[in-house]
Amino acid sequence: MAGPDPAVAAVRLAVRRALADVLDGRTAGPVLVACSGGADSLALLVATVFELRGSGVRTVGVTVDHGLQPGSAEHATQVVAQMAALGVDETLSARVHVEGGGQGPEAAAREARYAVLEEVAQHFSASVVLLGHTLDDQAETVLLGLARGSGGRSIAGMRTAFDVFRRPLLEVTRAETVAACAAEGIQVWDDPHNTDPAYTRSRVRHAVMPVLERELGPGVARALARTATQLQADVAELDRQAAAAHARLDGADGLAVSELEQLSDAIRLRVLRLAALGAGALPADLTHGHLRSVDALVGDWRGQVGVDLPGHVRAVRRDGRLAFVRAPGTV
Ligand SMILES: Nc1ncnc2c1ncn2[C@@H]1O[C@H](COP(=O)(O)OP(=O)(O)OP(=O)(O)O)[C@@H](O)[C@H]1O
Repeated sequence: MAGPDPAVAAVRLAVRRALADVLDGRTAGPVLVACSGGADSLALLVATVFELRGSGVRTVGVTVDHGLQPGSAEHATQVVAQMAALGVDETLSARVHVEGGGQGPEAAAREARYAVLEEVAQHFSASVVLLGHTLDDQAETVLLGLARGSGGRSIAGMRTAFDVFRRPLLEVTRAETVAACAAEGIQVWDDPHNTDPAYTRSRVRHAVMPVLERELGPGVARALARTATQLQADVAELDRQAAAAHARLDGADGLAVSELEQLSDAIRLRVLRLAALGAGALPADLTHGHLRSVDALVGDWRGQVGVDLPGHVRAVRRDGRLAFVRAPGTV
């Protein structure tokens, strides 16, 4: 008897690896699959149902309705019906209210989505929430990070696992998820955002990556994703060292400049970032440039009073210490 289609087999293997602890009975609680109705998350869902069959672990399919487009509620209803037809034990549609705030609608929708997925995970006492990001999503993330001039954390791309979330398909291509769905006769939804040139990610996907693949060879996406994997271990280690240094140096009246001077550049800049965030600086707006200016208070101090940071935080040097305080006039 012929085995499963190669794409189906690739997706199942990735899911099996990601759920090794669940399949071994080392974690309790159902597995949640976040499903948008696109090929990536449907391939993920159907492979999860397959792998957990007979294990006694329940699967819950969750779709999030961001309420941003007309017809989004009908779409969510269709995804729920499709998830049920594909054999998940329980389905749920979670409607979120997306507030614009200072960020764009994409970022606001993402924030609302992750928050509601966490709530749903708690409600079901789920052991994990699976997300369907693919190798191509990872490659695009690395490229976008490079193009922004970001640091290691950004170029290290998306993590395989964080908090309750896991991304089993980071080594599976988008084409494989599409092929897996086709092989299983699953109808997929094409998110119109994904082809809308108004979005940078869409332009990277449809205009930039094809040129790179043509001019540099067909392995570019895989190579970019590999860059992320390699950097992730390095970034995690630097972050670990910086957290330890920050915990050691952080005193009631700030950080001692003499001790900061002993740290390597890589660790010191991370410690400064942690201290700034601890005082309320906004992570999304805190740039490398800000940190360099704060660092000048340590290594290139010419009596400058302080450095203002996004989030109404000010870094100030006084009496041989660097303190992060609320900027005057803010509460
Ligand atoms: N509306 C949704 N409902 C449930 N899950 C979703 C929804 N949208 C996205 N997801 C989950 O996120 C994964 C990635 O989707 P997509 O690439 O469209 O999101 P993104 O906005 O680019 O990613 P992210 O914002 O998470 O970095 C999907 O495979 C799915 O698991």
